[in-house]
Amino acid sequence: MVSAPLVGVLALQGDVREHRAVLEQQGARTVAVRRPEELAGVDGLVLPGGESTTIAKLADRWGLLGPLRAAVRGGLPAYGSCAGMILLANRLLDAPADQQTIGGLDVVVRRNAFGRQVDSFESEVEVAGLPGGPVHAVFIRAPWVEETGPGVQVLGRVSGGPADGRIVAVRQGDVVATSFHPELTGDTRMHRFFVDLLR
Ligand SMILES: NC(=O)CC[C@H](N)C(=O)O
Repeated sequence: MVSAPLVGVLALQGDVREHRAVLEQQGARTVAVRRPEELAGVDGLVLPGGESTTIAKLADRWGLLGPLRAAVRGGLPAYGSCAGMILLANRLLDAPADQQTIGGLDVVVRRNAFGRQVDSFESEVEVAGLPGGPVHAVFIRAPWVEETGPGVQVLGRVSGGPADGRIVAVRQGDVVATSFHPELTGDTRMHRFFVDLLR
């Protein structure tokens, strides 16, 4: 039982500060992860929203991709929002052929899936396991989950509009991902859910 779990937040690019602030509000301690050594001793890992191609390239250049893969495959709980979801996917669509991922989630994720007209939008998404009504979800050039493997639980789907029914929140064991950015809305339930997994 860890009352104040230590969460490593991958800090190469993206909305690192926002994730750290919400995690700390939930009673977690956080550490910015830019080097493999900084993964030592973390109880969980958060992969922020940002630009997944940039984050993956920087992670590769800094020698972090291998250690991140090993950590997630080895059972380190992880939560990814938006670009973070892309980084956790085992397979990508609409990505550069050489785009690498950390993997760990048995899903096919389509990048920038919602298309130009709805580049960014907001919607209410019911997320399984989060009490208190739907999450106000902010999508920014967001991916969606196109296919899920047998071990993957769908936690939430878009309801209504052109993307009706699209999967935007998933979980496989202790690996969780959302297409949207709860770190930007003041709704702390997604982070609470993740921090509770680590306790
Ligand atoms: N808000 C985001 O994280 C956008 C993700 C971005 N479109 C990507 O492919 O990485």
